[in-house]
Amino acid sequence: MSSLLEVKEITKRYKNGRGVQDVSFDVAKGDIYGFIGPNGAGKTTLLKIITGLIRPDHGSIRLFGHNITDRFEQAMERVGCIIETADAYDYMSSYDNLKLSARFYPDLPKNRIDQVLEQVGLAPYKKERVGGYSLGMKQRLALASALLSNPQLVILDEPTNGLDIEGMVDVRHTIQQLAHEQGITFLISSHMIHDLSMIVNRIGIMNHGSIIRVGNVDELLTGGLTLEQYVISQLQTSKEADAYA
Ligand SMILES: Nc1ncnc2c1ncn2[C@@H]1O[C@H](COP(=O)(O)OP(=O)(O)OP(=O)(O)O)[C@@H](O)[C@H]1O
Repeated sequence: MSSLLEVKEITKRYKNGRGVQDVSFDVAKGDIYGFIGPNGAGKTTLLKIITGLIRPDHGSIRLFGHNITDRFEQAMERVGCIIETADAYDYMSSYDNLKLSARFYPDLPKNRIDQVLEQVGLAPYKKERVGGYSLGMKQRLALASALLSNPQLVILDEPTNGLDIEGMVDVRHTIQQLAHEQGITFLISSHMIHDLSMIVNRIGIMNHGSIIRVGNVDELLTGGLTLEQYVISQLQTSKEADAYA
């Protein structure tokens, strides 16, 4: 399987000494890759580096074979992401919110907004004001915005954070459908292991700025462990489980 994303030896140290150290992993076409770790492990920092929002001190990122340092536009061409995006405008409909986002992509086909609304299950509500949406629906609207440019890889930072159970199921279901029916590859960060464990096929576990384990879920889970039990055992083994929330 070919890698859509290659993260190689990434290090970024903030002035306060925190950050990420020597992180390497890759995401293959067709993966729903779970990037798991407690609060403060370095997940957001790494996703920002992958999408060019922060420059690393060391290491390289390749997306679709293009190094983001010297071929940023080509590298990001087929990537959609939700990382600390601004909220949608509550007083507007989801359709009109997406029309605003679509201004960044002048070549989109006319029916693209309707297509993405259909893909995330918001088509029946497209004329309703976003202010009346549940948090899960708002998250699916953010996902619709990330899908506008027809990406092959979608990167999501904590997509179910703050959602109630119904909202989580909703977002999870949408991600699974997009992966299986549209062939979209996902890289999803979360500290909610149980939630992620339902959908991922590969994981990278981060703690205190470092990757402590990567692999296929099927191969990692031996001896009847659930993914949640496995991750917790790995965090304990790395003797840094204290910070886990
Ligand atoms: N701009 C910054 N300046 C200094 N330190 C930072 C900055 N951003 C993050 N950090 C620190 O770097 C470490 C990694 O943070 P990061 O936000 O990447 O973790 P995370 O795994 O995404 O956690 P969370 O789930 O809480 O968002 C933390 O110790 C955090 O306090």
